[in-house]
Amino acid sequence: MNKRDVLQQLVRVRLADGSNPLADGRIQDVLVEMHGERAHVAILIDENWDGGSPPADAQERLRQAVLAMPGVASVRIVPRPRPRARGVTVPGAAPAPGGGDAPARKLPEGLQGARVVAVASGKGGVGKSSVTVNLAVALARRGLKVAVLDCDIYGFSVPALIGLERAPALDDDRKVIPGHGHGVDVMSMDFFVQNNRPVVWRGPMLGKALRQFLFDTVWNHPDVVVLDLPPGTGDMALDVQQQFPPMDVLIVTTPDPFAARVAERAGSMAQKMGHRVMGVVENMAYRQCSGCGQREYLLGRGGGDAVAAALGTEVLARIPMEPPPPGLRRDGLFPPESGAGAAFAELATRVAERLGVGVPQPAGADGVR
Ligand SMILES: Nc1ncnc2c1ncn2[C@@H]1O[C@H](COP(=O)(O)OP(=O)(O)OP(=O)(O)O)[C@@H](O)[C@H]1O
Repeated sequence: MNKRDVLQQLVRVRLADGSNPLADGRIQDVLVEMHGERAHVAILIDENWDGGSPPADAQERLRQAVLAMPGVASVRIVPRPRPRARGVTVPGAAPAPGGGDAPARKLPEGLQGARVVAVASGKGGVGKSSVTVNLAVALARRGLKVAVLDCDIYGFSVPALIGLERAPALDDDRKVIPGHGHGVDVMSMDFFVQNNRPVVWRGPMLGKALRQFLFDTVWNHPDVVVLDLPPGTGDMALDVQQQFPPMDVLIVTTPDPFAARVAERAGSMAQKMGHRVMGVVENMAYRQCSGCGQREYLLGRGGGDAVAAALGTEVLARIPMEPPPPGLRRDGLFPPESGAGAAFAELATRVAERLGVGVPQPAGADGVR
């Protein structure tokens, strides 16, 4: 019993109006967890089903169809927001500037079905790349298949921050096999730039380079792709965001009011591009005294809340300011047992919940929820 079996069953379901919700995209995904011979299935459906919540009889038809399969012990129906990373244009999303370049907004086959979360900031130095890599590794520690795409074209730093254990390579078709570190696949413009020479692409050239970067890579069907976006609201950030289908965006800020103001602008630009701001990460939110345990707010307070309020979203994590771990460690990963590491684990939980990824919990004794 696997996902394909369930999809084959669902494709036969007809609703009261004769439609098939798999064919028209109202079923977003199916998760199957095996416990011995017993399968626990979650069907992820569009919470905005024909402009309203999914009707009870439609949910019941889906549930019964899958429960009728041999070996299925439970079926959960999980409504969730419309997918943002399917290579399709989401109705109601703002068209891409410059005429809505729909094909450019598709994702390659190896990323189809992945949830995309992009990490953005209003300015450099607030910890955007650190949030990207620590979030990606924390998601991988939850058992998810994760890829990081370092799209900070001028300021790529992801490979160094994650500490690659396997360098990128070329396969027989001259496609790039991503680098790998701490359970995460990594693609970065860093791999294509020799001797740290500056990258000078803009506009169409950048678009072409990014598409090659996306499409000439051997992606391994990750559950989640974390994008490190260029900072700010300039052409570079715009050009890069334009290449992706509507996706979820995390805005990173420090508590400092200036950082918060520019972070707010970055968030509203993402919204104008048709992306959805999932939440705010306040980095360097405080420093905890190792002696007395008191929190010191070295960069002030309130930046994260101000950005979240302005963008109509919430603060998903407050990451403490922590010195690099002692010893020879050279990457930018916070150990899981550190305060920042724990905050990233919590952020990963919240992000996974909001993306609707993760292993479904087995249902109660009656097998149906
Ligand atoms: N919570 C934190 N505590 C202590 N140091 C941090 C924290 N977050 C990030 N840093 C450090 O701050 C510096 C800037 O971080 P990072 O490179 O992630 O920022 P960025 O916003 O991606 O900047 P840029 O866009 O310029 O690359 C790095 O040296 C990083 O190790």
